[in-house]
Amino acid sequence: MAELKEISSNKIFGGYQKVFSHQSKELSCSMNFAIFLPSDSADKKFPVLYYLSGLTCNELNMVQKSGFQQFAAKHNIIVVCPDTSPRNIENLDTSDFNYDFGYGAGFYVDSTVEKYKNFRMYSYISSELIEVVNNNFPTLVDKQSIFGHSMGGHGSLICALKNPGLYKSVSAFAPISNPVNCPWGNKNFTGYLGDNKDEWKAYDATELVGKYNGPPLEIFVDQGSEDQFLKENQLLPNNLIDAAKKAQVPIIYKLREGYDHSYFFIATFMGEHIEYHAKFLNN
Ligand SMILES: N[C@@H](CCC(=O)N[C@@H](CSC=O)C(=O)NCC(=O)O)C(=O)O
Repeated sequence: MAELKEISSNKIFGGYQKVFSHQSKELSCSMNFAIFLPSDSADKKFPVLYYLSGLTCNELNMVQKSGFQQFAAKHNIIVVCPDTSPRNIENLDTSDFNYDFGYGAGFYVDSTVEKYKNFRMYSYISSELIEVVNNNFPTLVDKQSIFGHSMGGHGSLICALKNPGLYKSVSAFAPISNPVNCPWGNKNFTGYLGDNKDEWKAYDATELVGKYNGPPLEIFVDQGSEDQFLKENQLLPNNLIDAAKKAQVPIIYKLREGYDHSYFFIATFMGEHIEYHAKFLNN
């Protein structure tokens, strides 16, 4: 098991907000993740909530902007915030990289394109990181859930839909709900997966929800009505809602009047999301 290196540790709301680095096998590079531990007690175990961030983010956006720690402390939940892509890959031509492709934009897929072979964020999140966290922290191994924002909302939805039973609950802030049909998804899926659009569907929540076959799973989506990316048709929540209804997968959709795509929106509803996950994790 790869060694963890502690980068920082700060006491907050009676718990500890820490950042660690480790050498990832999936991504073949050093990765940072942030982890909130509700207590430093050695004899208690806690459920784990994974949070996936959006384009341009690293492990710190959620930690510094959302105010999640007070709610995680209240409900005794460990929260893990990984980085959003591999970083600093040696000899990689990054001339195509932009804010919405490449570093900070792994899109939570396993690339099938040789050039981007390090970009295996799907396997990193849904397998390797869980093992690293369970092997190093006081977790209840069968009690984990996942949520995220925008690109990370897409990531959380596909991780839950592709791994029935692995997560107890899933929620998303302004997720990219149907990447196969939006500009961000087209750009990233072409880049990481190539031109065969049939292969893209394996990473699209709207496609996957119709195929979901597992323990009952409810999807909770939060969306601001003044979100610029909603207006630019990057998010397409109605496609997910329609597909979920058709597949009889329950979906809660909350359209929040006046909110945009930013962490001001996320911070406003963070308490509601953690309380939602706590219902599933603390029973
Ligand atoms: N103008 C922004 C565009 C990128 C952006 O809005 N990123 C969002 C996620 S969008 C979808 O995944 C974000 O979370 N940004 C980080 C933040 O702290 O707000 C830009 O170029 O940064």
